[in-house]
Amino acid sequence: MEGPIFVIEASEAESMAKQSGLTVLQLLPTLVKSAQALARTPISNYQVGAVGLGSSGRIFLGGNVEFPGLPLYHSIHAEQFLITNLTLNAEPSLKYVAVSAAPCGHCRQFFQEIRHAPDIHLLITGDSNSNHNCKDDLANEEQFEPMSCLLPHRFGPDDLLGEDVPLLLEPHHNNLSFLSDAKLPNGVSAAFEDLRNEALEAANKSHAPYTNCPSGLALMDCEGKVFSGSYMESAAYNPSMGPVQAALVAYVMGGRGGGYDRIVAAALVEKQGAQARQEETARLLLNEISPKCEFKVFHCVSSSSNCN
Ligand SMILES: O=c1ccn([C@H]2C[C@H](O)[C@@H](CO)O2)c(=O)[nH]1
Ligand SMILES: [Zn+2]
Repeated sequence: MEGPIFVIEASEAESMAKQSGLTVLQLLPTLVKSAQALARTPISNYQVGAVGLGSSGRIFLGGNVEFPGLPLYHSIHAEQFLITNLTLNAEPSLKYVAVSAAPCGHCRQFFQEIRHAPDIHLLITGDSNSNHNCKDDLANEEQFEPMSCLLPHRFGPDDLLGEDVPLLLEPHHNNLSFLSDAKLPNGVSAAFEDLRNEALEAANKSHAPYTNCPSGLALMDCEGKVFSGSYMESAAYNPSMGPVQAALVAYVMGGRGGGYDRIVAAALVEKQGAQARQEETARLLLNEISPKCEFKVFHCVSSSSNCN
């Protein structure tokens, strides 16, 4: 198999477990080191790995990603990487997580965007960045702690939204489109046609129930390969995940370890005059990690109403 692995199909997970005489649940902590190896941590050199089991039986991996030269809030935590991986692969729900270090407050909060988050069970395997990794015994179900213990008295979607609003991982479409006669502005290369359509698709999957300002971003590498990601909001606002970060997760997963300077073009789609705008922060991040990347913003409208 080529390159690092970010998703393990259900049948593959079953056979991996069987081969090692484990249950699929017991397999999760054994994959944490592989997840840590996916991390890109030029600032801290501290690798966090998160491994999740979805209701489909698939296993997903994620690692933390840091961007030198930028404010730290641009960083992607391993748990957020994992959740983005779930969304990119249309996984309907998350059941169990094994993670190398205790999830920080932001990550515990970000998990709350998933329905029934208090029932997600977590196992903290211990930090193999340091040399005293002592939890080598097999994990059993009772060693996984429910999120309700890790984050009691939660603040979450229930505090702000009605029960019928789709949450993260739940399928929905934001009904965004370009104005029907919107042509690419003069001087914008045809490659952007594709890219902005991909970004629109990502914006339509974006989880932005708190501001109603969804957005999506598509990146293209020097081989013409496209990677897109959707903005994901948190009820507590600050733990939200930007569309560039989400697209970079897709890039890290599909780009076979390539550097960000291979990213040559990026398109952001968001509503004009949106209350929560991504344009400037996206430009800042892209400009730092890939200064030659051509970045364009395209505005969309919500087709379910007459105004933006
Ligand atoms: O919950 C956490 C806490 C920290 N980190 C990462 C962020 C940063 O890259 C490094 C040091 O904080 O660890 C995570 O991935 N998850
Ligand atoms: Zn965190």
